[in-house]
Amino acid sequence: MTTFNGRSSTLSFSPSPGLSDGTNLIPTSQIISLIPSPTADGYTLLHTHAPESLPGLQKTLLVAPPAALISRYNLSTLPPHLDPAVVDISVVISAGSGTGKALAYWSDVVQPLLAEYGLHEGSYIVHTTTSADTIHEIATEISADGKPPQSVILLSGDTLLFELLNSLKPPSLPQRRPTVSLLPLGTGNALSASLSKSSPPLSTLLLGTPRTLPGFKATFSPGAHFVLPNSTGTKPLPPDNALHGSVVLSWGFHASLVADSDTAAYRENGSSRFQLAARANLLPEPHGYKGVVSTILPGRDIWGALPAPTQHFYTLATMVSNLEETFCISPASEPLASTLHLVHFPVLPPTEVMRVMAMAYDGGKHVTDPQVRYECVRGLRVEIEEEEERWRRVCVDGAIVVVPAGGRVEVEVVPGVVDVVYREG
Ligand SMILES: Nc1ncnc2c1ncn2[C@@H]1O[C@H](COP(=O)(O)OP(=O)(O)OP(=O)(O)O)[C@@H](O)[C@H]1O
Repeated sequence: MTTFNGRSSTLSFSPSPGLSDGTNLIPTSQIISLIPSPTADGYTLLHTHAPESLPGLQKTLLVAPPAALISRYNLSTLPPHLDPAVVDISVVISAGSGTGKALAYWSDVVQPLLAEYGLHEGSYIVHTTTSADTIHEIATEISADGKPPQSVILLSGDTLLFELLNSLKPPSLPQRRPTVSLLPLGTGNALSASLSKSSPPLSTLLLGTPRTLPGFKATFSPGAHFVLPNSTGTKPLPPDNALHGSVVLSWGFHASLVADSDTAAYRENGSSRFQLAARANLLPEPHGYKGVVSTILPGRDIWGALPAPTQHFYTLATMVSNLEETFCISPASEPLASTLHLVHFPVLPPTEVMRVMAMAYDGGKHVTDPQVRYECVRGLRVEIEEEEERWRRVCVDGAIVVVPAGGRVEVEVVPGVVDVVYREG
């Protein structure tokens, strides 16, 4: 007897005789899909286990599962974005993403999952990143003229997607946008955390459909440049000094802690690296970031500078609700909506900063705090008046750009350049 309530967080089942033993509970976050098996009324449930228990793809046979389970998860043939007769499929494994688990996740979970549906190597090309330039080479290849529609499965963090967005040649027609499936293996996984609240990423990969991924364009003053992780060097921006993002642009505390935490030592701590770097950034006292922050509000055409203060601490514009699974920076941001939200607060005592941050980890309650400015904006401009380079760092989707002294960055929402596979709740 199997019971399933789509709204509950677990599938509970007592397997039919001879199929398995004991009573099991499978959280819906671990369910991927159902494949009808050749026997009457029989289905194979594909699912995962919590990483700390059994690794890899799991299969459980079910007899006569409830209709609600079948209608939500049944999949007998692959969707067009995974059909090699319709699209060229590339798998990109960001070898060093997060805590370095992407390769094992591919071979233990994703590869066997695709094989269950008859998709084997040869039907797709696997690229494992070997340098910071790998994604640029892949992007150049898949956006070359005359190619069939392209489908890319990314096992990575947000930064690799950002690099893909900025390396693709603009498509001649909107319908030629590549389709991207996100399997989050990075540190924050903001985009995936914001899009997969109702459907876990593996289930979305199989059962979702492509939708336009909204984006923003950030235009920097000439002379702005990337700084590479671990302070290993710099890299120029594209000739037009513009970058495409889909997640976040920030200046101040958030950008500093993302930049400071991008070292091998911090990365060993997984997503805690942000909190550890946050604490370090509050000592000996929070820095008041000097500059002018201006916005254009929806329906308006003129820029307006934020009223006092002139020393800012947290200045962040985002298109997503969550920067991590539990860090809800913009509760009003809907999945795939073309909206930009500003989160801003002035320099505060360290205990106040920690209190505001804790509210963000508590479902996004910080936006109700009187010290926090939270609003939907059409555009954001930051003119930075800092001498020292470390206070001029801007975070764009995890990448760090240094703005020249006296320089600025301006952000606006633009049409998306890729589709992303998404599944409604
Ligand atoms: N073998 C490699 N050598 C050097 N750099 C690499 C290599 N593989 C990937 N990279 C680079 O490392 C970064 C990895 O980004 P990715 O988004 O996948 O993970 P992450 O940075 O851990 O995630 P997050 O963006 O959530 O922090 C990218 O800039 C990518 O180009």
